[in-house]
Amino acid sequence: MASMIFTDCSSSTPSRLLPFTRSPLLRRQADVVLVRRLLTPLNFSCSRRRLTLRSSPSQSPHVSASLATETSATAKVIDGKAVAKQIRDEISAEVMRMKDAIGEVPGLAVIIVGNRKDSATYVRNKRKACESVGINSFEVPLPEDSTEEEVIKFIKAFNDDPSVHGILVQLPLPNHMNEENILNAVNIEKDVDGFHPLNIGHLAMRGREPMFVPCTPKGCIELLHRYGVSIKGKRAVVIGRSNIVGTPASQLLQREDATVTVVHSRTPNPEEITRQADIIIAAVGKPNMVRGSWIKPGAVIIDVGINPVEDAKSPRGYRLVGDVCYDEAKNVASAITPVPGGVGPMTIAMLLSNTLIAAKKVYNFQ
Ligand SMILES: Nc1nc2c(c(=O)[nH]1)N[C@@H](CN(C=O)c1ccc(C(=O)N[C@@H](CCC(=O)O)C(=O)O)cc1)CN2
Repeated sequence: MASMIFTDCSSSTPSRLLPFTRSPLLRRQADVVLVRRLLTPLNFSCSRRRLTLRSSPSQSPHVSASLATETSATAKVIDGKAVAKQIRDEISAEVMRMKDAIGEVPGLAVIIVGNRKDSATYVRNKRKACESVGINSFEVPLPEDSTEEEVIKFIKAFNDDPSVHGILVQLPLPNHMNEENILNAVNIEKDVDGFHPLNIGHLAMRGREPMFVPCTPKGCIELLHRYGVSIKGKRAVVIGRSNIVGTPASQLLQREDATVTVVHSRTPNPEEITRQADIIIAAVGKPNMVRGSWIKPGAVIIDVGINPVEDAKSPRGYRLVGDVCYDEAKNVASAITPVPGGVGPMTIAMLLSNTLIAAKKVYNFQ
């Protein structure tokens, strides 16, 4: 993939967007998280033109600590890393309860094809996350030149394996493979990524419930819930219409009774539309695309973009930036997810959540 030049919003210095981006993801239950909420919701109130978040007295120590540093001029940081940790703790307790009660634990199978460094990191992190909560994990690394049939053969074996409750194929797949054929092969009851067309179709329909919802959009909604952001009746703008983030995120927001507009590459005046939003979910894969001037004062921003850009000062030679220009947005929004440490960690937490849900269904374990 060729590198692209873009302008860094904070410095107007030209920077280089590195090839390993998460944008492939961006071209992709109501069962929202599993267990009880540990973070006490925050209260919303309007002061002047600014929508602010207030803590309630019984908040967890973590949230209280972050609120203590909040000033009226700077947006509250929606700490996805901390929330993901809390969710892992909740899942861990549930897995232990399940093991004690019925002697079974959930199992997750991950198939990865090829040698992409970013995919290998995500799969490693998924394995570690499973280990940390007591979920069994199975991994099949396949060479880049594997055939579609070989991948499907492993999927079918996992479909038939009762110790595997969730199956996922790490995306993106090599270009020679037909993603649709592969995702269709996953048994919908084990489709913990929520990418099977039946799950996607049910999500899109009123009165139907998907068995699983894709992890990243589910994580976005979970962050809004855990930070007490009310969605009902709010204007939401989703920037990006990928199958795996933008489209399901817009459907989840609609299911929560938001009035949703999807902004995409052919939308005229995206700034003007975005400026009307109380809630913005940016999932476009373009570093710093959403500027401060696009944001209504007090809006809540969920930034899904994870874009590596060259940075000679960083030990890795690059740093990650979101789709939203954080330095500008934090002065306008009431709350915002950082990159890294915002939506990213929630993706894996929601995968664990979906895997637990899958196993509970199999064993009829409440
Ligand atoms: N089958 C799937 N493939 C892909 C998915 C997916 O949900 N299912 N999503 C992405 C990759 N992804 C999980 O697979 C993922 C991406 C990013 C993160 C994350 O925690 N990011 C960190 C930063 C990490 C870093 O420093 O490099 C953050 O944002 O804080 C987790 C999972 C594409 N493929």
